[in-house]
Amino acid sequence: MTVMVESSPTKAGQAVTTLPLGLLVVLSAILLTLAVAIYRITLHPLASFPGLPLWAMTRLPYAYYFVIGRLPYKIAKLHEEYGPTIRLAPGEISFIDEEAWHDIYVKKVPGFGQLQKNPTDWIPPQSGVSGLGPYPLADHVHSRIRGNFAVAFSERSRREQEPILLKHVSEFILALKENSGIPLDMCKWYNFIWIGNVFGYATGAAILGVTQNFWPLTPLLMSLVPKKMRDAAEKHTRSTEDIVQPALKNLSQTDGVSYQELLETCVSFIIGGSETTATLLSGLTYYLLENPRVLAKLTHEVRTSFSSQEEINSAKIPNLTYLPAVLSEALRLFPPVPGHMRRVVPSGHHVTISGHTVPPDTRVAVDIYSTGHCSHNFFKPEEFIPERWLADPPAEFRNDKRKVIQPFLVGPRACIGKAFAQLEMKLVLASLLLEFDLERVERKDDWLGGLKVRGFFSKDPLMVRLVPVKKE
Ligand code: HEM
Repeated sequence: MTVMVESSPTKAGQAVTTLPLGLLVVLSAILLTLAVAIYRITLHPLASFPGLPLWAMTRLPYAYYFVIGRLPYKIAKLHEEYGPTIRLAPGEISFIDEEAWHDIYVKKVPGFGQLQKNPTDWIPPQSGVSGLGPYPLADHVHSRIRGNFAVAFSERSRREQEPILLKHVSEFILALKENSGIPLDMCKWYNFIWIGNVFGYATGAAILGVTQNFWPLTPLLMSLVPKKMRDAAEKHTRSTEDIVQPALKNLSQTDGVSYQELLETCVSFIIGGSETTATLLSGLTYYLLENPRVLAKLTHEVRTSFSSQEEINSAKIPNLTYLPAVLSEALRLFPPVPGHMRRVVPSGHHVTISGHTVPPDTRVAVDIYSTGHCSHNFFKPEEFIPERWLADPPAEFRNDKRKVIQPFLVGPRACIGKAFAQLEMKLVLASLLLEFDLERVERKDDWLGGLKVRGFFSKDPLMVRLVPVKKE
């Protein structure tokens, strides 16, 4: 609404027409915005950090690139242009060097502790209770929950769980054989492996959890559950070899996890565990098809190391040298979690990150996608060259900063499933190349270049024809 202010006579008797109130408000808002923007690029404590002035003035360009799904690509370009430390928004700094990993995600601030996640970056779970996963948790709550799941991810547990994993890999290969010769969308196929795996676990856990929640009615409720599901839950409680079992034993005990924490963590296992490994395997398949030399070399290593799929297991996989190099190169170029896991510098504290003094309340992160795509860290960064990861890499790659590649994060909040995921991806890849020749089904557009990112890569179909290998 525009309010007209009456004309008022001056001493000289002339009438001065004052501005409509609405216009005054708009003008003041514009002036204030301009003043804030100018402050942010001149006097603001982060003003000396390099970057595009518009990004330092307002978060709008950041939001724009996020909405159109191109944010990681844009941030990588900004790092390439402005260096390993850049200002990404008025109150945010992005890093891509090795030291920053330690300074942000591992080091403790004296008198405060670890840098924390920002609660407003995440929509909390509907239940209001968080488990392991992206949502912020106080250190003591996080370490209690994580402690309950840590046993399930130990080396020993992984060996016990391996038969389950191998069973799912061989079922996956069998299903692919039944569909060989026709174009398959490998992105979808890779998602099936882990989904099948985790749902098996989660069903047992959920049944048991729900009924225990209503103790002393548990026996009655269990009798209402269909026999097939009851047997699954029963088998689940007897087994020691899955990722939920150890936490389930301590359900609702002091220092154990609550039912809701268990469920929320299972959600992270399902989403975090399936989407990530499937994304990596999809990207890797694309890179292999684009680089026939690498595909041929890797296929040769797999087929000279194993003569049947039954031989492929965690004891033999470490004998391969090219396979882990290929996986590392794919994680460098196509990290399944390509964003920046922000932390906040606590109020009243300055911290040193990569030699820079960063003021209180600043958001800081290492940008995972940019670490692998910038020439500050790698020679020929956009090329898929697994040889750079070998124990004795070619001379031109000796200065590559391999330790900046941390797709699973570092520190106490790093991925709990790292070793599990790496084993799973190696088993799948080795089995696939042992059994099939991969043929690209031609596409007109560039699969990789068109992918949008909003948290995860949203993957377009990656059509591949699998030709079974003829065995003598
Ligand atoms: C290539 C595969 C994977 C990648 C790249 C990956 C990456 C990550 C990253 C970057 C984080 C930190 C997220 C944050 O700080 O918000 C994380 C956390 C987590 N990941 Fe993974 N992940 C992978 C596979 C898996 C698998 C297979 C599982 C389950 C079996 C899993 C379970 C989790 C859980 C539960 C957390 C939260 C840990 C905590 O809060 O302490 N991830 N992952």
